[in-house]
Amino acid sequence: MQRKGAFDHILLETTGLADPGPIASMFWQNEEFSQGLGRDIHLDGVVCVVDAVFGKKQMEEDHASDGIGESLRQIACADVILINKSDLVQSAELDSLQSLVEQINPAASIYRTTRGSIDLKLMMGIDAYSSRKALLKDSPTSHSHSESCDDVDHEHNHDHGREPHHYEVRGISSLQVSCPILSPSRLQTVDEWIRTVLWENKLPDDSKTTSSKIEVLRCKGILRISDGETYVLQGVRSLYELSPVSNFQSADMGLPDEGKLVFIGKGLEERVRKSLEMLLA
Ligand SMILES: Nc1nc2c(ncn2[C@@H]2O[C@H](COP(=O)(O)OP(=O)(O)OP(=O)(O)O)[C@@H](O)[C@H]2O)c(=O)[nH]1
Repeated sequence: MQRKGAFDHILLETTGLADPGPIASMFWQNEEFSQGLGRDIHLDGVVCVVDAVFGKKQMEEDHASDGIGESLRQIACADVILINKSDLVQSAELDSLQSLVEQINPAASIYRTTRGSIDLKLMMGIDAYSSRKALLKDSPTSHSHSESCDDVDHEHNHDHGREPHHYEVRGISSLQVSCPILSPSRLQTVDEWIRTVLWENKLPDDSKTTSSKIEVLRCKGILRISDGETYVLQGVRSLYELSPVSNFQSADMGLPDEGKLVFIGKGLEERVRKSLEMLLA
């Protein structure tokens, strides 16, 4: 890094059993790091390769002591997911695997590949942790299709127009909520809600004895404020950032005018969605 221009990108390949969360948070928002190497490099995104042949079995058999296996953590934390070896399985099987992956992580871009072949611009230089790129897919019911690796440019989403859903796959669920335009003071309340959920693993109004623990692995979101500002939420585990984006033009980026929040993790039950919806109402 001391030699200017020495690297274009740094790609870290973790072991198959790694939980990417702690690694991502170290790169993203760590005080020591940001005063050292972090001045020159930033986290671009987390890519997860799912084996089309064995991926589903791996997810089904993945039992960790705390209930979330590493394969699920990897999918939950990813910004881009490649379903590889797609030449080796029938398309119905691929559809079912992709739908499982989408249920765990509705916010990631999913591509089907053969021998990992993909246009690199779809997985590098994606700036997934920058404020502008907290772009969320339209709905958890969207499907991304790419028939072959050569066809990734033809990826398209079908929004079936359903209301936000709550899914749960082996302890991990995702929660996606639309947000109306918020007043600046409501933004503060939302910030407090997020802080309590991420740092104290509970809802602000939870009583300690009755409620199950909430563990957020990844969160993203866009919030529109009545003074015209747009705020972006980015979070990995207990680290999060809610920051304003300047000159954010939703029309230019093909985004809807309303805001959206996505949380992926454990214990995100119906009561969590209700609590968030009440806060935003
Ligand atoms: N048909 C087909 N074979 C593939 C594809 N990708 C990898 N392979 C082959 O599958 C075999 C195992 O490779 P991988 O599954 O990538 O191995 P791995 O266990 O992930 O390797 P590590 O990175 O060392 O953990 C090798 O012979 C590859 O050439 C693919 O998309 N299609």
